[in-house]
Amino acid sequence: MTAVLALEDGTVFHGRSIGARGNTTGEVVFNTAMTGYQEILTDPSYTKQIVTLTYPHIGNTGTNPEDLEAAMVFAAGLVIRDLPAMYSSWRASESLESFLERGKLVAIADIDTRKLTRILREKGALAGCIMTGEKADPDAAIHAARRFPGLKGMDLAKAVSTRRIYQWNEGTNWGAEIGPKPRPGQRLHVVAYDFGIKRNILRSLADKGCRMTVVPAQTPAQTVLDLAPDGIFLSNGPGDPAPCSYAIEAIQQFLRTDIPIYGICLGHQLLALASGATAIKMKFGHHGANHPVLDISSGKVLISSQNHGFAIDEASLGPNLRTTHRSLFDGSLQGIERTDRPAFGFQGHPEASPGPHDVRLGFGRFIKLMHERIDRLSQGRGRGNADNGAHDSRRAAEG
Ligand SMILES: NC(=O)CC[C@H](N)C(=O)O
Repeated sequence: MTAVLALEDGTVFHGRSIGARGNTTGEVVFNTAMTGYQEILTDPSYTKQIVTLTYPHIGNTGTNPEDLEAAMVFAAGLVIRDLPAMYSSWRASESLESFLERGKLVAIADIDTRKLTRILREKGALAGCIMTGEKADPDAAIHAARRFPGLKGMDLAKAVSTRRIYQWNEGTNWGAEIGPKPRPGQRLHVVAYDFGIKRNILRSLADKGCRMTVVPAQTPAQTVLDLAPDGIFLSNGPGDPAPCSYAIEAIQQFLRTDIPIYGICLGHQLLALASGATAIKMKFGHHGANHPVLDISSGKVLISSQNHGFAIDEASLGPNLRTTHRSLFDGSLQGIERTDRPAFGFQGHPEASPGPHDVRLGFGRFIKLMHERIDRLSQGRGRGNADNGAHDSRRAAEG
């Protein structure tokens, strides 16, 4: 079946439908990762985004149930160059085509993705529409693309978040290879805000000996403090961070305590906003698995996985925030830490999935901060368990 992809600037591409039938609109972005199409499509941060994969052969290794980052497909659409006629992997249980149909994802192949990417690089991310079927009308598709309102100002975190609180204990199948190891007999309790959380973040924390309580995006701060967390995690997620006032207010309350806070991607942006900084929409964002990032304190370069269209404006950081990482592609802000609290954030993806593991060190830093706080509390009171700490935090939050 044929399909068309139209952009808001009037460009039309003709291709072949390889997924669900129908129409889809969203912001068209390009991702340069050579692997990980399944993780990308199920990453909730891609909500309302049509993903173009620049690697030309997509689908070679089929799909499997283990590589899902969430229970369903979240991307709004998929654009690729070539779908191989056959797939092959010892882990595969299904073809990409059948996965797309089952996931109700509209997708188009046989597109000149190099030309499309050049347009997006020059003009910035554009709204687009994919329409499938012989009757798909390019003018109607352009019109639909132009009606897409854009992601700026869109609060999507609360729309994709879990509706109920749940526990998570499952680790990765490769284990925690670097950084501090769990202390024998001590399990750290992390309350993780789900703004669109990827499973591999939960797995990475479980590898480090954490038990996780995952809470909905709009959970009030006091409900979280009542769970007596050793640390609070702020997840990745779709959309613009600025309208997520419920999260920003909760984080401001946590920042009155001494509980360690770690934010990834949207969570990092929300931590910065809660500290008084501002976010900007990037031209075409960062979406890939080979982005070099400078760790300012060590001078080391970390190769990172990235997926964001907003960034924190470094010029807006107040004295309570310090820059820890910068992108070596465009100099944009990649990492922050609070100067007065055990709280830090990273713009890229320490959990990879897909991508390199250089930035996994961030999980170790979070564990270290939680251990340090537990030690401080046990020294201060002559008693040593995390619950004592939670009582202290609660008092601090009230004061
Ligand atoms: N992966 C993410 O958490 C993305 C954060 C935010 N939605 C952005 O595009 O910048």
